Amino acid sequence: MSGKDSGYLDMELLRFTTAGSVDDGKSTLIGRLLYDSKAIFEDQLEAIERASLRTGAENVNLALLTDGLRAEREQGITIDVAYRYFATPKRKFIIADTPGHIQYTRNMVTGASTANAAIILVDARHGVLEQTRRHAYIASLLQIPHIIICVNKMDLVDYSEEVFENIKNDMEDVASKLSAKDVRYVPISALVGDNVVTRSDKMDWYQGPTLMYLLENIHIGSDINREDFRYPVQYVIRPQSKDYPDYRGYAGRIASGSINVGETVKVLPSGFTSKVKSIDLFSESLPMAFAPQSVSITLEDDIDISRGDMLVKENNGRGPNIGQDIDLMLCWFNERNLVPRGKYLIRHTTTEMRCMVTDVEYKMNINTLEKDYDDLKIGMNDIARVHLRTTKPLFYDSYNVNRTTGSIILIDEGTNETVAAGMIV
Ligand SMILES: Nc1nc2c(ncn2[C@@H]2O[C@H](COP(=O)(O)OP(=O)(O)OP(=O)(O)O)[C@@H](O)[C@H]2O)c(=O)[nH]1
Repeated sequence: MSGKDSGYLDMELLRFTTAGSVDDGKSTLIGRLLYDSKAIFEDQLEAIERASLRTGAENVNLALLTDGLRAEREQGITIDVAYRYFATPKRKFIIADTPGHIQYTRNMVTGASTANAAIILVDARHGVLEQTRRHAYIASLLQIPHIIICVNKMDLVDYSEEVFENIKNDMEDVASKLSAKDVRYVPISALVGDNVVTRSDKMDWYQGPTLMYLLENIHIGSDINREDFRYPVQYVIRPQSKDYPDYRGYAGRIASGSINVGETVKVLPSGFTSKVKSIDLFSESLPMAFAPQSVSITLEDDIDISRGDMLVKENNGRGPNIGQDIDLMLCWFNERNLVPRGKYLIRHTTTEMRCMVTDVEYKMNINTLEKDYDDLKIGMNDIARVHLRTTKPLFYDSYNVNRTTGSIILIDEGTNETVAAGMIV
């Protein structure tokens, strides 16, 4: 879209996720961001003000806003991550809002895998908890570029600089052991509104930016790998329709890189090569396409290609790894422990196959952030380095060069539950 009307659509988009323990104030914070940036609708606002008055609250209860929206979405179905959209004149935002109950690892992994920033809330009265460390660790594992530690409920600790500094020191200790690049600290009160959107006049000792200023101004680097073309085939469009008797296309979403008409591609696993005849998007033909577009590609030669195959560029520097033995960091989020040498279903891009967890190398001790080689029992919320063997070759990259082709999930075939997410090392 172009022209004057496209201003909103062209605005930069920041995706962020919020994490914290139960009652750290996530709902209140999101409500405060929406309320103070005037991003909520008038009718919702009046309803909240009325409801808050009824309960005799002094401040508008902003958690009612988020919780209300959450409840709406949760009717009938269990949704773990609710996505919320809002905009300021500077940027558009998508918040992946994940409830802080016990399955927090799973929620955070689901909500955060595409995030540019993670807000981790710490209750000023409680300081850094095991869960805070785990959230920070997961954020760094997922390579979320920016981490913002909000020390919340500063109003309950007399806006004390010392409390804030102590928490900041504890967290800096944690951050130094992680590969987190950009970690910021903001003392806030979500309830009162200090340093969320407007600057607090009760914390003169804090000279840094407000949370909203950070969200509006941090640099959004693209997560998408623009170099290596990876096209996992999702569907084969067969030449059978009356209108397009000759059309044989391969539909899918470009996971990374770009492709031009006329370029030579190689099909994995067969290894056959051909030239791109056309790239189609609905009824339009494109000269080129790039990640994360969903398109349909036709080739000049008739090659046997099926779902789960991958098109890559013939001369594109690094090709994907092809193999059945995979090393990964696994976040486990099921009540039932990982079964050593157990068989699971692995899902990777558009393929699914069986695999066996052949080895657990170590488990992360979240309190010390050290590797534990002795206790290798992997249960709910554990993070471990494991080794898998798949029944067929996988075409993969490491997570740090390609988030899409570098991540997998494991499914328990018996219960059909997603039991873990993994980042390929
Ligand atoms: N005094 C004070 N109370 C706060 C602040 N932020 C949140 N609260 C209160 O803390 C309680 C929990 O806040 P919520 O926003 O519901 O917490 P949450 O993290 O969203 O909880 P879950 O969504 O259930 O995980 C509520 O009673 C809030 O009013 C704050 O900055 N100061």
